[in-house]
Amino acid sequence: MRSKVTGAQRWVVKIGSALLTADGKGLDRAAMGVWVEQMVALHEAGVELVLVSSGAVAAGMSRLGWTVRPSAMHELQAAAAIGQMGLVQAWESSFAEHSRHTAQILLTHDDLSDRKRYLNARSTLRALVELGVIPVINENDTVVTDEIRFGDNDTLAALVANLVEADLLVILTDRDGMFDADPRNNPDAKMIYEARADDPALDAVAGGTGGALGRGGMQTKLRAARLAARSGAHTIIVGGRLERVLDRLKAGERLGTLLSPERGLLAARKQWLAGHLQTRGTLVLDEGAVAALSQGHKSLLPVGVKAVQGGFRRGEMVVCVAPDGREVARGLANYSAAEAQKIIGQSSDAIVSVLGYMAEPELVHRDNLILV
Ligand SMILES: Nc1ncnc2c1ncn2[C@@H]1O[C@H](COP(=O)(O)OP(=O)(O)O)[C@@H](O)[C@H]1O
Ligand SMILES: N[C@@H](CCC(=O)OP(=O)(O)O)C(=O)O
Repeated sequence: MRSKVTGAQRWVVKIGSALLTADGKGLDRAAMGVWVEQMVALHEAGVELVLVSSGAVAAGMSRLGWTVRPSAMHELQAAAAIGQMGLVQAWESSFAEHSRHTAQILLTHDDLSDRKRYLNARSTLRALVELGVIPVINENDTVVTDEIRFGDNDTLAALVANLVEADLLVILTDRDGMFDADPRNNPDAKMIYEARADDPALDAVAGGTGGALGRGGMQTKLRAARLAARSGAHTIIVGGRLERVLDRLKAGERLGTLLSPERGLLAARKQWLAGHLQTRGTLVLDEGAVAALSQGHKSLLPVGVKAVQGGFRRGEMVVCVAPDGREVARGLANYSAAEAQKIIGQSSDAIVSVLGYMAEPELVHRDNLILV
């Protein structure tokens, strides 16, 4: 019996392209219908649901009669624009058979990394969930550019789990769960039923640097579980083709791989930081500052910083690294890179005389700092 699953009140369910499109052959409406029935049953049992659905590119390709995935960005984006229509139509009509409304939400990285947009997306999603509507989320493929793509919907689903403070992220995939080696190359591979998301042993299992483990499909799922864990969510990686998979999970059956968070819910602001993927610069700390942050959970003062790299502005995200380059934290800088350059190595009392004003005595306040 898995009490963390059976007791979860808010689920984010992510369904990947391969599952949704019957391995690329158009949308698998029959499979979608069966998942919808189960999601409706969950909904009736009081579970709040958010669906993250891939499949726009694959569905668009199938509508256009393309058999080979294009590599040109504009063709991919065109396929996604065409396919997204069919995708949401299929979800909408399937949920409508059970008198449930759906809502389409297309997100880009900027929507989740900009504080204002993040808060907006959060309150809209919350409003939809409270109205009993099932949000259907995908990446806004037609407008994103290379640098800001989530790249895969596992990451997007994890950031959505942070956004709505979900208890559970369910990643439906084409394998029964995460195995201790890629099952395609290792027929004896055994499934992992439970693990802590932060267990470093999982890195090797999910691909690591070996390169022998195929598409690395589990790597993005493991990363997603770790991101989701930061806001306290459990993640299940499980076979989407297993019969009545969602019903059985809700009933407490030990299916798939359950990855648990190492600690409880972080403050909402810190969740936002955790999901804030784009950083604008780097601060190189001295050993004393590394210890103050890592062990003392203190703020970062200018005196403990040895070097400033990048061109960040006040309020932007920076990476804090140890003298050997190891990342120790990320956080929002209280000063721009140019200002930081002038005040590093000095006591906070000197800030006014150096800059002519003082915003804050800390370079990064501990409330805006997330340890890595
Ligand atoms: N340790 C592992 N356990 C299970 N599957 C693995 C593992 N390492 C790599 N994989 C591969 O990951 C694939 C799933 O990822 P992916 O193709 O990205 O799916 P999706 O479209 O559902 O996101 C599996 O088909 C499997 O071959
Ligand atoms: N946003 C894209 C999906 C991105 C993607 O590859 O996702 P996935 O199949 O879940 O790894 C689409 O709808 O086609």
